[in-house]
Amino acid sequence: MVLSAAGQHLLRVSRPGAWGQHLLLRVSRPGAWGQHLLLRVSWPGAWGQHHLLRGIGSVSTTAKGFQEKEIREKLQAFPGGSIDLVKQESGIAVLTVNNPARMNAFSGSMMVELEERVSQLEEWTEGKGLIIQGAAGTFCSGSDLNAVRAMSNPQDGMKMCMFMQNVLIRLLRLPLLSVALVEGSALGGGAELTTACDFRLMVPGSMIRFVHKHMGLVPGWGGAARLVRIVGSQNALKMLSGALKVDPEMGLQIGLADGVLEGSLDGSGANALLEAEQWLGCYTTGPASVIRAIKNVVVSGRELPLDVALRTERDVFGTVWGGPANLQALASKAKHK
Ligand SMILES: CCC(=O)SCCNC(=O)CCNC(=O)[C@H](O)C(C)(C)COP(=O)(O)OP(=O)(O)OC[C@H]1O[C@@H](n2cnc3c(N)ncnc32)[C@H](O)[C@@H]1OP(=O)(O)O
Repeated sequence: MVLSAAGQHLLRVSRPGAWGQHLLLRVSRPGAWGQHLLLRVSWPGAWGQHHLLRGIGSVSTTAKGFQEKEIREKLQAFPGGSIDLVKQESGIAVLTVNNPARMNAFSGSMMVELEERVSQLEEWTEGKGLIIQGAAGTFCSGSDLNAVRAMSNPQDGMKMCMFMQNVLIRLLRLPLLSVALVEGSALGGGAELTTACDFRLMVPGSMIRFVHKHMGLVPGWGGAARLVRIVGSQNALKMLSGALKVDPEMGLQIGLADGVLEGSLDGSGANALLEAEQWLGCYTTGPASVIRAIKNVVVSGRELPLDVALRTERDVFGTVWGGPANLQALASKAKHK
């Protein structure tokens, strides 16, 4: 066992097996929240050919273990809105944050529904892409302030934070290419949600804004950690400390936005969704097995130490080498001019 500088106990256990996989146990004891004990189990490669990357999913005792029922019950006490999922024949699913009366703010029940939709997407083996949008022409205004007020004690706040961190990291690690389609505003937790997607597309007039500072907060759904990785620490620091309004132009400039769409012609959002589907279609063309493998090697490259990422890449490679798409390409003597 190794005690890290941050006071975390790191335990590395070698597991004998074909690929010499490792079981990494991280036990952290966050100071101010001493009553919580987080357990993270990473076991890349231990999931067989179809679930390789699930192994690096963060599993905390609060969000997925014995306290999950308690958290879910607590969140369900704040109902309203819905999270709607449509899985399409094209292999691209559309997830809609639907609470327009509150600018698509996340009620407690919507947080629980988001977890259920992520579970459904984890089981969707034919999927290649995912678009996340808000209903009625705006993305999401973060957590529902009515729920926030009612849960403003530290214990409840911490539970919600752990629940959402866990859901959003599972969302980001899905073997699907994911896009946040930002119309209107993505504020607070809504801005954090955009960082749990691989790509962000913005329409003219839209903005992504981490308003946490103005609420006396910092991001807690994992948004800061992901933002630093997307735009770098300098830009992240400016965005968080200035609660900057990031419009499409600035989004492109700092690498937060991956594209700017023309946007909705009639305010229904239909045109923007069509454009986003076309944009994503350029990357999801091809067999699901290959697209999903691409996402998996990128996630492992981003999140795992190099030696483990290389091993995971080898395992993922093994799932496509000699597979139908590979054999078909060889037979067709494909040229790449
Ligand atoms: C994880 C940490 C967090 O996410 S903390 C939450 C961060 N978000 C916020 O503070 C958003 C606060 N809301 C706003 O700034 C504005 O409402 C925005 C979204 C810019 C929209 O402004 P505007 O177009 O003028 O509409 P409005 O203010 O009249 O809002 C329409 C109705 O929606 C509601 N609403 C909006 N956001 C939330 C929210 N986060 N939670 C609960 N309700 C929200 C407004 O209260 C308003 O409701 P009502 O029509 O007055 O009943």
